[in-house]
Amino acid sequence: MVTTSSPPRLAIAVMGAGAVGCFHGGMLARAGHSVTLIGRPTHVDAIRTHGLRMQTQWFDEAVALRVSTDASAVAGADVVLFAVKSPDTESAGAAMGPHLAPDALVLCLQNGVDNAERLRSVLPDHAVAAAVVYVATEMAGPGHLRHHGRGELLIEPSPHSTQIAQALAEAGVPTEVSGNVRGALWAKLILNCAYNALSALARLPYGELVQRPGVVDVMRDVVAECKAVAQAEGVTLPPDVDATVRRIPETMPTQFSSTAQDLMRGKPTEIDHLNGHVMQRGEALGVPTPANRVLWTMVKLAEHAFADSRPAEQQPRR
Ligand SMILES: NC(=O)C1=CN([C@@H]2O[C@H](COP(=O)(O)OP(=O)(O)OC[C@H]3O[C@@H](n4cnc5c(N)ncnc54)[C@H](OP(=O)(O)O)[C@@H]3O)[C@@H](O)[C@H]2O)C=CC1
Ligand SMILES: CC(C)(CO)C(=O)C(=O)O
Repeated sequence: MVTTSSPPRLAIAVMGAGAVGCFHGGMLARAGHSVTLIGRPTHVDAIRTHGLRMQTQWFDEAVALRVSTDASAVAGADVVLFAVKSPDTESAGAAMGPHLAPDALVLCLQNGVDNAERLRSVLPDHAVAAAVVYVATEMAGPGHLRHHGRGELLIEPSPHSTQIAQALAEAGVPTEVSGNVRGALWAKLILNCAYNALSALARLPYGELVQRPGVVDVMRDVVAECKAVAQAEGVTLPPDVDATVRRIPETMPTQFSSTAQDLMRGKPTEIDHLNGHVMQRGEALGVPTPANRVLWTMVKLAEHAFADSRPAEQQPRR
């Protein structure tokens, strides 16, 4: 069944029709907003023909929305949900820049702590707000979104943040505007630094990973380094970071990290923006980060090993 939308209220474009962009864009489309997904031809063709299949924890239906493979489709949007992987931030931002309405808000739905800043450097005349994304989603196939849980957002204040937060909340995505998105992004980064590389290198889900000898000790060292760098950066971390890190294997025992998923698909990972970012900021601030450095190096080696074992035409960008 293809769901028909009620009259549009906000014009939304989604730059990066992948797991996160399709989830949040799809939820807004179901609520009657005018949503255009911008993505790769495989997803765009499937969604144009069958609608976006949203297989969520709450419903399974096909949602009708506009699609394009061209960044110029951001034209006329009140809000752009920016949901490409971290290595694509500058290129995707630069591609849509000339077409953005002057007062459009670009909301960065990405992991890592510096995407909004890097996006601002290519969109100096536009409002860009960072968001912390708490969701577990994947693209199960062309135009097919599978949602494993959650979906809430924490977004930075901006002239349009309250309006988009209200629209998202009404669409079923609990959203708060927060004065400490930076601290929350760092808390998520610490989680990613502790789990992503180890899950990827061991090819293990979190429940099994933490049972293996030495893993919890390495995670403790990684987290301590990240906290020291955050402190030297002047970041106010939420008080419950250690408890949040400890809870992951209980709440997501069967989950493989996104870094593991990228490696298994032969795609470049976001590791430069996770352990790599902590390592770089540590160097700049005089904080040693040996455990993060080892994990970053191992994942970079694994990226190359995967790429080198594939035929030239299938090799990922790096
Ligand atoms: N998935 C999840 O559950 C969560 C993800 N996140 C974060 O959200 C961000 C997005 O992740 P996710 O949705 O999983 O990633 P995906 O890879 O599923 O989605 C990004 C999509 O954007 C496409 N894309 C990249 N550049 C362009 C472009 N210029 N024009 C059109 N399409 C483009 C990519 O294509 P291609 O692959 O061909 O480059 C890909 O299909 C990341 O920072 C991630 O860490 C945060 C919380 C949870
Ligand atoms: C929270 C976590 C670690 C869940 O898998 C994640 O964000 C990721 O895999 O990138």
